[in-house]
Amino acid sequence: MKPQRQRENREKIWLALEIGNSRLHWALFLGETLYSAWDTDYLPESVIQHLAEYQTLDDLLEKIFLPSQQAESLTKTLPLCPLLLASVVPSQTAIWQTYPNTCVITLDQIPLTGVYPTLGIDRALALWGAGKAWGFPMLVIDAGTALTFTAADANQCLLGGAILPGLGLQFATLGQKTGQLPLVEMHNIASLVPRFGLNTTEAIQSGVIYTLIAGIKDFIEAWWHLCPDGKIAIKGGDRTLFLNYLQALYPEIAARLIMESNLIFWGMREIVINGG
Ligand SMILES: Nc1ncnc2c1ncn2[C@@H]1O[C@H](COP(=O)(O)OP(=O)(O)O)[C@@H](O)[C@H]1O
Ligand SMILES: CC(C)(COP(=O)(O)O)[C@@H](O)C(=O)NCCC(=O)O
Ligand SMILES: [K+]
Repeated sequence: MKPQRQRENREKIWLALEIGNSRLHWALFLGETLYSAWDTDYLPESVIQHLAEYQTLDDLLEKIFLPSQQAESLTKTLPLCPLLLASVVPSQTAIWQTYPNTCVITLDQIPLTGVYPTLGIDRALALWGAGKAWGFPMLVIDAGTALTFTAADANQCLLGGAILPGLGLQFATLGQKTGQLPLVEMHNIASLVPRFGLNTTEAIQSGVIYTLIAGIKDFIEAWWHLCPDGKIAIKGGDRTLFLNYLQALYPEIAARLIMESNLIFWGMREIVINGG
């Protein structure tokens, strides 16, 4: 415990928060080192409004649900821990700005060129983080609430991308917008579902999953056509499921994918450390 304490005294402690459309993604940094990363649900506004009152980082972390055993050695540190925020949910951005030490990341802080003004900050940061870690050209696939593809060329210039409803959203839409289709749960789809379903649930699972995988494969092939040595990184809550399916159906594609849940935090770290 002691070396950890000494280290934390030397290095600046800061929190990174990415607000997605389903949940919050957190990272605790000691200087340049990502100490811990975790996900939580959205927090009640009343909790957020009182976060600044906590005197120790432990108290604060308890409120934002960092699994307590990991935070054991981080007691009695600075009040008002800096919070670096990247959000694609404007109503949530507004609530989190009530915490006094919040710094909101904006597109102009990311040195990618060729971006358009409404590009999602999560897409830009993940692309920047991935490119800085593994090199450009880079394609990032984000298997989140939405499924997104975002690419940059060797000159770190945005090539563009695509946005479609993600896995959970596709099941939810069918369940909510039809008269007699059930809401299909996400469990039981980790291993290959039958291609030709013999009941309604199997038919929905097959339709959604196999067309999503076919779409991902098609975008990847188009990407390699454009940039034969282009790298691909995949992130987001459904990344493991998609990777498992790709491994089973198209192992040569799966073998070239970099799976990394923390791409956005690598992007944020670049901005904190190098100003981009
Ligand atoms: N505990 C969880 N809560 C919510 N979504 C989850 C969870 N675990 C896996 N997922 C999957 O993650 C997807 C959302 O991805 P995520 O990257 O968390 O979204 P976002 O960044 O858009 O908030 C959902 O489609 C869901 O299938
Ligand atoms: C496409 C997104 C909704 C993805 O959000 P997520 O699924 O990760 O919560 C988000 O990046 C966004 O709101 N983008 C703005 C539009 C654009 O990127 O062109
Ligand atoms: K995201």
